[in-house]
Amino acid sequence: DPAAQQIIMFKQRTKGPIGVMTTSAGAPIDYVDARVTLNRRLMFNEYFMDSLTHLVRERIPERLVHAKAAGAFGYFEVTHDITHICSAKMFSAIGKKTPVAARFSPVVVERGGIDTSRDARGFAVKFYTEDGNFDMVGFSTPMYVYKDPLLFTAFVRAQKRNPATNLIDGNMLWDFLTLNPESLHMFLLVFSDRGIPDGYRHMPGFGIHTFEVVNKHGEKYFIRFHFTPDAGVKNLFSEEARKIAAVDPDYATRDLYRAIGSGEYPSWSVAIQVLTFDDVKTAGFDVFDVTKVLPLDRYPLTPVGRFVLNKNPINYHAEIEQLAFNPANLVPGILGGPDKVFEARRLAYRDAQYYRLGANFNKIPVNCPIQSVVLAYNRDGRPPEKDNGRDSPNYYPNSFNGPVEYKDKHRVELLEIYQDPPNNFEQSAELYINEFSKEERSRLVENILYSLGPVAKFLQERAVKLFTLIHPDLGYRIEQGLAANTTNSYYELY
Ligand code: HEM
Repeated sequence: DPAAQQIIMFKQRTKGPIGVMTTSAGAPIDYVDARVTLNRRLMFNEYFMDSLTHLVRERIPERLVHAKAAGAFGYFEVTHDITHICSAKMFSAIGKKTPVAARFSPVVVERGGIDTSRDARGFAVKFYTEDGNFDMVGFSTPMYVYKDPLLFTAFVRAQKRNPATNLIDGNMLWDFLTLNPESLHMFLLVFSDRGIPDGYRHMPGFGIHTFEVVNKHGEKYFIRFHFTPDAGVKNLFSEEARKIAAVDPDYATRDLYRAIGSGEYPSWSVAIQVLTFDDVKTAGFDVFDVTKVLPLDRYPLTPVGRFVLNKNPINYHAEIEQLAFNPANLVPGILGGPDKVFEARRLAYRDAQYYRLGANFNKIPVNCPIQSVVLAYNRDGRPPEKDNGRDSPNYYPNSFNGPVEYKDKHRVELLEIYQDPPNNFEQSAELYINEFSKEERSRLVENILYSLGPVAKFLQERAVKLFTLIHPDLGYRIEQGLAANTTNSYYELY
């Protein structure tokens, strides 16, 4: 078991000690002598000074959301030609491989929390392309919570701890959900069987936003990314998940590490839904609305490639904790999403990473483009600065052979769109009636009741009204369940 045996395998791999231990400044440590601390000055004990002062500085801020995660490395391989849709170099030829880093993470779970919690999951992939990094920062659900980016702070706080009690508080969550009913579309999935993936290897991923892309002639297309696990989608029922949580809160992290370490490389088939400009105009609904899905019968999947994870991190903190995803990391050919949530995300991640990792977060090795050369005019700041641009000019334009501009042959502007207030109840009803089986609908109701049971009556009433609007059967069953009051969950949000 590579996860349980990692340190033993390290010993087996190395013939003996890998060297003499030193201080951070490289001075060799006479440990036997350093251990004589009584009646000697600790100030002069460099081992003590170096290790103690480093230890208290070891923590960096955990991510505000998506704090707990597992990650790995691998490649994306093109299996089908989509150059007529998108000119990004990573799609340029069948068989072409692009290195990737991936990070999977529940949304609200704190860093030491439980992997089998009911929650959506982040599905973030960094493609190290020849034109710089392209980050697809998606979810395990094909839709998102709201389309008004102003709701981000409320959404996060409502699910985090109550400021007075320091407890997770169902009243706050249900207040948010019922004040912002568009969130119920995604939350129907979260409360359904799909709310607790059975490890990350069996979890699908979605880019959610409808990305604007261009082909080499400068023609626009609009695509949504889908990643489908080749090992099949598998989820856990609530009971199973709770049992696992009691014995192994790191279940999904362990499973991913173990699988990759044993050579069972997880893989996903990558496909896109494709819309033309005309499709966008004639869709009859806002195809850029992240709270909605694009119906698969109208916009079927076009296969693109395969995404394989075949390498565990060597050092979690260096390679996964410090991974910095940003939806604004786009490459020629992929213009991004024209919607407001995407626009907000362009600021949010950068800002979070300045705070979390510092001004030079893109110079942390795992964030460096590895297939292209960086010739930015930025200089200095807190380390790591790498070579800091060496002796080349640090301003642009200049007359001294600094890096020159790139000429985009088919410059295309990101579309500017006008968005209506969200309205996804039709899709929520569709999900409830047509996508969930009879048994799944019953489990959905049970899971909702488990979370909604202990909250304030007025919030329950608001929820029943909204569930009734989605579908009378759903509203009725929730109402009846609440009246029977058979459920109680004070410890978990959902
Ligand atoms: C379609 C909508 C969204 C999706 C799919 C999404 C997905 C994700 C994922 C996967 C991560 C974890 C990245 C990692 O592994 O490091 C993340 C982190 C984060 N998200 Fe989002 N998110 C969405 C919307 C938003 C919005 C609207 C905002 C703010 C306006 C936001 C702000 C953040 C922040 C601040 C982080 C932490 C970044 C860090 O500390 O490095 N997200 N999101």
